[in-house]
Amino acid sequence: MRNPTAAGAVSELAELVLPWLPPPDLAAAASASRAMRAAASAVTARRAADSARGLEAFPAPFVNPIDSQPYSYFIYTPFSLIPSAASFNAQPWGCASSRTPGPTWPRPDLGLPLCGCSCARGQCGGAGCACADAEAEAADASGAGMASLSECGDGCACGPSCENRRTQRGVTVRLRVLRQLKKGWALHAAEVIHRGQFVCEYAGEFLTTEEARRRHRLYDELASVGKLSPALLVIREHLPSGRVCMRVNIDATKVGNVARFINHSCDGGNLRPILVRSSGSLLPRLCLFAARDIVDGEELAFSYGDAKPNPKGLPCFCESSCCPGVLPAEET
Ligand SMILES: C[S@@+](CC[C@H](N)C(=O)[O-])C[C@H]1O[C@@H](n2cnc3c(N)ncnc32)[C@H](O)[C@@H]1O
Repeated sequence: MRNPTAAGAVSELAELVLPWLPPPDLAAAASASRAMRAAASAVTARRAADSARGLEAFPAPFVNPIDSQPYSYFIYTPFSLIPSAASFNAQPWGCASSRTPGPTWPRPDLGLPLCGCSCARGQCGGAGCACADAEAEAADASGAGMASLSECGDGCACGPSCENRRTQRGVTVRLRVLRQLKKGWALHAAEVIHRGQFVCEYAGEFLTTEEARRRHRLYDELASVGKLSPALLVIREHLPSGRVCMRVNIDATKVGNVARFINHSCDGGNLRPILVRSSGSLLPRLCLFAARDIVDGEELAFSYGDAKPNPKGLPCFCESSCCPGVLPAEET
């Protein structure tokens, strides 16, 4: 007869350990015993039920009508961060408790002296608010480069409920991650999203250009043999003269949020990328807004950038009429 105490100890241990394991190690643990197999499949089911692992307002489940891969493994961060903490290498995912502990690393304010607004309650973002940025709108209207927006931030007297922090509350629309035959995983709306609505930040690791180039070379090699779907974006801010004044590299390949599942579309897709600066933070965040009304079930997409299509690059399956057939690729 089985010892109920020993069985209880195994399942307690499994609950503590298995959520920390990446898929190959989870599969290896599952082969140890029947109890471990049951515990591992429960972890797998919970992972598939929420790519955002309880860190956003709604679960964003994986749905795979194509093959047997239940989910895509990565470390979740609701906001972009600087890769300095060793804790990046692991995060529990699929625990029986409803919420995975959130990231403990700080926002990337780089220790700058904090500056921001001191508006009366409810006045932020309007005329007179130090965080409102008329020039950003002008740059957008002139069509020179990517649009930008200013928000209140850590340097402001207002609190987190301030109206001028619409991109700082995480993902508040319902989404799902659907497996496709040609593009791999893809992010889809799971409700109607209205034009202008904030959808999500493209969260990941902020990289130096040197590190981004190093990873690009590595990722290109792995992607060319189908071993990786890299999610490293390079964003260039331009002066009105057209010259680049700032380059931001965000890598969501290993550490990211639901935006890492958004595929590229050569016609710009249905999302509009906007660089958002918050008072007190040095680095802008890349935020995605609905470029038009989006219907429930529609795939979300945006253009990965104006990098020239590389004839030796990966094939593009966006199916837009202007698609040259290859994905834009960075020159490393
Ligand atoms: C940000 S990830 C998007 C999610 C990705 N499909 C996945 O399965 O994880 C970017 C990668 O997705 C693939 N991808 C994105 N847009 C694509 C497109 N239009 N056609 C083909 N592959 C695409 C490429 O492998 C690209 O490096």
